[in-house]
Amino acid sequence: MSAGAARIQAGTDRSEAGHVAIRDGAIRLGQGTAAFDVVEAISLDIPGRQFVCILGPSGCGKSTLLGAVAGHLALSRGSVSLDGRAIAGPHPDRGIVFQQHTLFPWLSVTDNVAFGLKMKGVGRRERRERARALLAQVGLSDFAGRYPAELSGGMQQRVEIARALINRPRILLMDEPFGALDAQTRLTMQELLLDIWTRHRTTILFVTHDIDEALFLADRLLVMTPRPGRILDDIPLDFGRPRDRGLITDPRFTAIKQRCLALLHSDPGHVPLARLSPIGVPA
Ligand SMILES: Nc1ncnc2c1ncn2[C@@H]1O[C@H](COP(=O)(O)OP(=O)(O)OP(=O)(O)O)[C@@H](O)[C@H]1O
Repeated sequence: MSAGAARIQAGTDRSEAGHVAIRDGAIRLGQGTAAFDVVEAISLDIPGRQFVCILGPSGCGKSTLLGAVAGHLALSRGSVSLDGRAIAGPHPDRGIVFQQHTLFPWLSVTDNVAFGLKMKGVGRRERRERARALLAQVGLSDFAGRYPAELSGGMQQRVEIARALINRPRILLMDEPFGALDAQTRLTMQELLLDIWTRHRTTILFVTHDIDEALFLADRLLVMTPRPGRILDDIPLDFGRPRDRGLITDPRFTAIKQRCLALLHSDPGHVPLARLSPIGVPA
């Protein structure tokens, strides 16, 4: 076996890292007669470095599915693995960014970003150097000594991204990370995320309600059914990169957007129309 093949087999080759495999995954929540299936029959392969968005009606189990990949909850049937290893609990090789920040209010921006390294026993000097480098990448060098409460929502999310990346994760799990931001900040954050992803090239699994956001960001779009959530459609987004905002008027973009709207409208009772992006949504 070549050295490269051995590294891949050992899961240590970063260029091949971040492959998620789900086989016939189902998640059942609740107890006794109150138990219900949240997602079912999920079979997926997400190759390393792919940027995947998940779109689906409210309550269809998107966050729950992300939680299973994070290791926060177990599948009730099937299997989920990262680079061939079964996911059995949370691990720093899976970075998570939620809609609301989870920063420690008593720590400075630098110490929040460096926190994961401190937990790993990395020395103070290296922690601060790596935190500074990441803060520069997310455009927050001038805010390194500030505290979370002194930052805007967009800046807090930048810190969250830096904090997740400092552990050099194989995958970033992002649950509506820009959902609470105003429209302009959201667009800026999308561009920042693509820039960061180009540098770090982790796999990204990104939940959103915004079709435009999904189409602008992802290599691939998974559309889910209402609960119990299944994969209704798996759409490649071959728009090329780098992405440009002009993409929104590209006929291929519009065609896929129409397809997504039709899929989501196939069960009107479950479509969170108010939460879809208003840009170009047909009447
Ligand atoms: N810990 C829990 N216990 C019981 N029910 C739960 C739990 N977590 C989620 N649920 C329920 O599971 C279903 C799926 O929730 P989930 O948050 O995964 O959906 P979602 O697609 O992410 O929704 P949204 O788009 O509104 O955020 C919902 O009906 C929710 O109320």
